[in-house]
Amino acid sequence: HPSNDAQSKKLTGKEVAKHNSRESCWVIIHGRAYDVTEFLPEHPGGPKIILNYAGKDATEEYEPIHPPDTLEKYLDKSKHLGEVAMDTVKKEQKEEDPDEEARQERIKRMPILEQCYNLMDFEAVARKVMKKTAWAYYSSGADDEITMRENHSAFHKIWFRPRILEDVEKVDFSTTMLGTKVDIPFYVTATALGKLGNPEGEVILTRGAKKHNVIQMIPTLASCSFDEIMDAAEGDQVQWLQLYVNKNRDITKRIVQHAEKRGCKGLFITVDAPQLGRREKDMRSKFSDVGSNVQSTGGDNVDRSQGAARAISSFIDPSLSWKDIPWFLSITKMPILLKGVQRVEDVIRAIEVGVHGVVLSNHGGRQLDFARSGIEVLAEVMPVLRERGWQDRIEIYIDGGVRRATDIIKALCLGAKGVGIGRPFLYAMSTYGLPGVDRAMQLLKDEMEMNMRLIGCSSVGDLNPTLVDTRGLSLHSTIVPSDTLGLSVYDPLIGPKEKSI
Ligand SMILES: Cc1cc2c(cc1C)[n+](S(=O)(=O)[O-])c1c(=O)[nH]c(=O)nc-1n2C[C@H](O)[C@H](O)[C@H](O)COP(=O)(O)O
Repeated sequence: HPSNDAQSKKLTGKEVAKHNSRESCWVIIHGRAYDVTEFLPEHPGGPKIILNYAGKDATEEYEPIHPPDTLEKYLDKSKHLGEVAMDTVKKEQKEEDPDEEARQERIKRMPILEQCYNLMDFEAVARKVMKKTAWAYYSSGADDEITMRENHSAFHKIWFRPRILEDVEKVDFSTTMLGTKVDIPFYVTATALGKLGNPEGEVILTRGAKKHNVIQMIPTLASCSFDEIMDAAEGDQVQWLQLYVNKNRDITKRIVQHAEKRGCKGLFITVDAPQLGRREKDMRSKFSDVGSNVQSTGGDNVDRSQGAARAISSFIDPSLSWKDIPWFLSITKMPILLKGVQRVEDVIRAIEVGVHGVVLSNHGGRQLDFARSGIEVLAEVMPVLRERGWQDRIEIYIDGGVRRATDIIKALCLGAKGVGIGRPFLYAMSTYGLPGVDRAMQLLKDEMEMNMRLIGCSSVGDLNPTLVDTRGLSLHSTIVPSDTLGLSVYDPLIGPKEKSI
C-alpha cells in the first residue's frame, strides 16, 4: 500500500492500473482509489463485476446501485488508498450504451406529461422508454406473476354501494398516519434501486412527497444514501424507514438508531422477504450492473442471471422471527410496524407482541406467488379484529396494485388507515422525473375528490364497510371486468423478443 506520505501525494492512473487482477485489485470511485482485493469474495454482486473494473475508474457503474457512503461504511480504512490525479486516468472508451441512446430517442417520441391521465399511463410510457434492466427490475413479479396481477384485479372484485343526498360540497380526504397529518391516505412505499430508473434516484420521490404532503418510506436498498434522502426533505416533512434486517444485528441497530436520530417517524420491518423472490424478468434482463450474481456461493462460475434483487440482498437475515421483536422495541422509540403480513393470525400476534401497526402486503407480488392481495387479507382481518374490539389497537395499511383513488377508498372503507403505492411513482419518476411524480400524485388527489363526492362521503371518517360489496373478493377465478388498461401495459416477457422462448 502506498505509504502515508504517498497517500498525501496523489496516486496516478498508471499506478492504479497496475493493480488489475484478482491478486491485487484497485478501483477508482469518485476520484479516490480503493484496494478491494480482499473484499472480492465478499462482494454481494460477486467478484467478476468488480474485476471488470480492476485498475480502472468504476464510478459510473458503481453509482446506480450503491448509496454513496457504502465504501465508508463497509471497506476498512486501510484500503482507502487516497486521491487519484484523474487527469492521469485513461478515459475508458465508454461505448455508447445503445439502450441509453435509444432511450433518449424514445423519450422524445413519447406523449407530453399532460397526456398522462392516470397512473397506468405512466406505466405505458415507462415500458416504452426505460432501460431494459430498469424496466425488468421494477415491473417484475415472482414466478408467474399471478399475485402481482391479482393485487390490481382484486380491487375490481369490490363494488361500491354509494350513498346519495349527502352534502358533499366540501370534501376533505386528509388523514393522519402514525400521528402525522397527510393530505391524502397514501404514502410512497419503499422500492429499491431508484437510480436504475432515474439518475437522481429516490430524492425525486422525496420532493414529490413534500409537494403533496404525503409520507415517503425510505428503502434499505435505496440507490441514494439514507442521509441524502433525509437531507432532501424540507421543513417538517415526515419520512419512515423500511428495514431489511441484517444478519449482523450491530449493523441493524446502528441503522435504526441513526434513522431515529435523523428524525424518522416510523420503522417498517419487512417480514415477507427472508429471501428475495424469483423475479424472472429481472433475471432474464441479465442485470449486468453490480450485483448480477448470487453472492453467498462466491466463486466465478456462479449463474450471473440472478438479476439485481438476488445480488443486493445477501445480508438479509432469514432467521428473523417473533422472538426478535422485543429487541427491536428496546432499541428505538419509533413506532414499529411489520410490513408484509398476510393473514389475520399474524395480525393478532403482532398486536400481542406490541408493535404499532402492520402493512398487509405481498411485496408487490415480488415474493411468494399465489399470496393473496393486501385488500383481500384486509377484508379477512378487520371483521376478526372488530369482533375482539381490537380494530383501533394498531394502524393497518395495505399496499399492492393501488392505481386509482377508488382503490384507496375501498381500502379505507374496509378499515385501512392508508395505502402504500410503489411502481406508479417509480414509473412517473423514470419517465418524466419530478414533474411526473407531481402529476401522478395530483391525479390521485383529483380522483379522490371526485370519488368521495360520488360515494357520498365528505371525509375519510365517513368511509365504512357498508359502502362496499366484497362478496366476490375471495373468488379467485371470478371474471373481473376486463382490465384493458392494466393488460395493455402488462409485459409478459422481457428479453430480446426475437429470441424469447
Ligand atoms: C416495485 C418494487 C417493490 C419493492 C421493491 C422494489 C421494487 C422495484 N423492493 S425490493 O427490491 O426489495 O423488492 C422493496 C424493498 O427493498 N423493500 C420492501 O420492503 N419492499 C420492496 N418492494 C415492495 C413495495 O414496498 C410494495 O410492497 C409494492 O411495491 C406495492 O405494490 P405496487 O408496486 O403495485 O404499488
